Amino acid sequence: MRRLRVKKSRKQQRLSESQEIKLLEQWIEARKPDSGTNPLAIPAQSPTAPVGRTADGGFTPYAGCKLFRQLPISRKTKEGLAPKYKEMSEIQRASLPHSLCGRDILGAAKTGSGKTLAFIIPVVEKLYRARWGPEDGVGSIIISPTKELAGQLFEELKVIGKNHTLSAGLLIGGRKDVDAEKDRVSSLNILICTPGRLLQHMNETPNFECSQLQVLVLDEADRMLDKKFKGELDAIISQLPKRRQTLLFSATQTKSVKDLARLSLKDPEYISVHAEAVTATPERLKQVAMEVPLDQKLNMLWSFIKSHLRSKMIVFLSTCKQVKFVYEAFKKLRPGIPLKCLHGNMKQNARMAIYLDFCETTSVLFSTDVASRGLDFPAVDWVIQVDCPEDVAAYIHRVGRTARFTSEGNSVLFLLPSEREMLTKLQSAEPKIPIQLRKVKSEKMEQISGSLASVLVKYPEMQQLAKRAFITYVRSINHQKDKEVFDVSKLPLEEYSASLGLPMKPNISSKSQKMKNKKETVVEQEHKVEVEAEVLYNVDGFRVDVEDGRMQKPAVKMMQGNVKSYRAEDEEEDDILVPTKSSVELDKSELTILPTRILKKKKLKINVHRPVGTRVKYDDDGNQVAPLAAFAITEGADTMLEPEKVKERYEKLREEMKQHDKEDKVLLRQRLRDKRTKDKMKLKRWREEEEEEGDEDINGDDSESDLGRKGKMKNTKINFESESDDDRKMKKMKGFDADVISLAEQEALALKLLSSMHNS
Ligand SMILES: Nc1ncnc2c1ncn2[C@@H]1O[C@H](COP(=O)(O)OP(=O)(O)OP(=O)(O)O)[C@@H](O)[C@H]1O
Repeated sequence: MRRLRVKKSRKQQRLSESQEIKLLEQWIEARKPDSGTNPLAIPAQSPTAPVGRTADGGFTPYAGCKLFRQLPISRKTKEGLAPKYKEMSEIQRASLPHSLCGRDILGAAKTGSGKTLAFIIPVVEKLYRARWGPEDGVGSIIISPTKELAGQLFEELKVIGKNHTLSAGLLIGGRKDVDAEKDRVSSLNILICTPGRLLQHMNETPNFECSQLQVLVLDEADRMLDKKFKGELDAIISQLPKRRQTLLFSATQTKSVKDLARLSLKDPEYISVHAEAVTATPERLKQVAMEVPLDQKLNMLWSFIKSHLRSKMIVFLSTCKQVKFVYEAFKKLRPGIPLKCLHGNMKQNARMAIYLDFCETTSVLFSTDVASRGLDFPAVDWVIQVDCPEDVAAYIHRVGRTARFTSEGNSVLFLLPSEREMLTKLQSAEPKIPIQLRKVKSEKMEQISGSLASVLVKYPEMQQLAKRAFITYVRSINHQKDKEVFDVSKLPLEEYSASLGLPMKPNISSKSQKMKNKKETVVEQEHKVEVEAEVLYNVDGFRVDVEDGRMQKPAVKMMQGNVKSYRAEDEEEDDILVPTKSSVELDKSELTILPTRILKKKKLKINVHRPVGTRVKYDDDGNQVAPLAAFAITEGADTMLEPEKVKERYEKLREEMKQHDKEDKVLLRQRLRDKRTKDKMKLKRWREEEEEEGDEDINGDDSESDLGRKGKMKNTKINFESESDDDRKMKKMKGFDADVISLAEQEALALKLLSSMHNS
């Protein structure tokens, strides 16, 4: 009886969902705003006005409404929003009416103004209305520039989508469980990811495909579209279907048509809710700039922290090494407030732990720009920019970590006398940035260089850190694009070095020289492998014994030309993975710098007529040839291996393998697509049958179609995958997740257990 009741209620739930979806679709279609209109310009309806279908069979308007509950969104999403969110922010009011009816959006609004919900709601709703399920695969991809931001978006999605039967996954670099991820990634519906990890799955996970993608979101879109991510993003976009909805959001939006063309937007809605605003930064943010000489920066920072011990602060520095040094040095000087640090060179777990910890505690967080965008730390009182941001946009994002949504906040920017031009740029930005120059009260500044010098003497490892901090800072200034603001020649290097507590100024070798040296070493090492490979293995993978020319066991490991290695693009964001040259891809020109000892090893005497396994080779005329003859040259009485030919041969083989690999992938994806389409058709038929039955009583017939059990209706309780969910996943795999097992299944399990107890 109980089982029947459960089945009946499930069936009714499904029916009411289909009715809701039909209603939502009609509502959205009937009252969609005209393209190009601004919903904010439409007078808001009364909060007590009826919502949805009207008495005359029409629908209430949703463009112009102020409350989430007045939108044509599902009951499940409304329930997810309700505890925390009732009234929409401006960007949400302006964009949701357009995005809910499927339009592409290019949205800009100040930092902390609620852009996240403006894209999460349409993503969830679109998939819900399309009845997206495990058999449909990836329906939406949300890309963020940093791991922390991706993690934060994932948490928000969990809140909003908690009642939905969609699955979602967080794919970010630095997590070790990439193989486990590969098994699951294709069945997830919503992916929140950093570009590197997504690309890694696109390239390496055999059954990963996004051909059904419905919505693509780029958070911090201007950042995602800039040069730094260009390679990754273009590679990702090339693997996505063109027919999709694309949502782009940022506080500082790109206006480059070229950038947008890369995304194939279709008549996008340009929504810039604060374009007319007087200021580009939040209204409740108080901003000051101070002229601080380089050698006084740490004194100033220390004094500031000491006089704000009850405030939560984020301190921005320009390099990882600086963050590390200042954090470690200040920790040893004990300012009287907890200190934390965050930068791209930290391990992923540590980064996440710091991020979460800083959300909870009043402390000082020293950070690189890895924390400058999107992160929603609650109640930050001060943002201190010790090093000048690279441009106006970077400034806006950094200060945006405080004064979020309706809260207040303060920011201070330290500028070197040579960086005064940045102040002019900020003050003349459009819309304005209300920043005032304030004089430094030097009499109140505590001098800490002496204390730092003692720290460096006491802890020798600190000396190394200080040196690295010095060098990376000078290099970062040298690398800045805006030469009107940044001028390395104007830096007082002696004084700066002394201010870090260093006994003398470190030597800065030019990075290009250093890179050159490094490259030479790498080339040298890789070439060694390459040469050895040439020496030791023939093209069929048989080892050639150098001494007597005998062939040994197959060995294919050395020449994995098509295996890509990845390296972090820079020290900042190690999500950004770019392929490095494998040993076999090195230019010939690079080899010229190698010592002759190695070059000498390249030509080796061989006996081309020795038997090699059972494989017989023929030339173009059909004559049998000796196995290695194709690669041999004769010099006098000696026959030698021709390295160029060997290389060419491997090149060809590698290309062939790549081609086969490509074809295999296409085939596999096609098979998967066919299977999904078949499953979907079955599911659709089954649903239609069920809907035709309407609300008839279930008169004793408790049989449910196989598909109903196996397919979508198999309790697809929202199933978010994240690191912190490991335990839950384990339980789920073992079949013990109370959330996931239906009542009927629990009953069946209990009966099974009981009967097994009786039998024993
Ligand atoms: N409608 C709303 N009602 C109440 N709080 C909201 C609403 N929308 C967003 N918030 C809150 O405002 C804060 C900032 O939101 P969010 O992180 O989405 O801002 P953002 O515009 O994406 O900022 P950034 O440009 O820095 O990425 C969050 O704490 C969020 O929970």
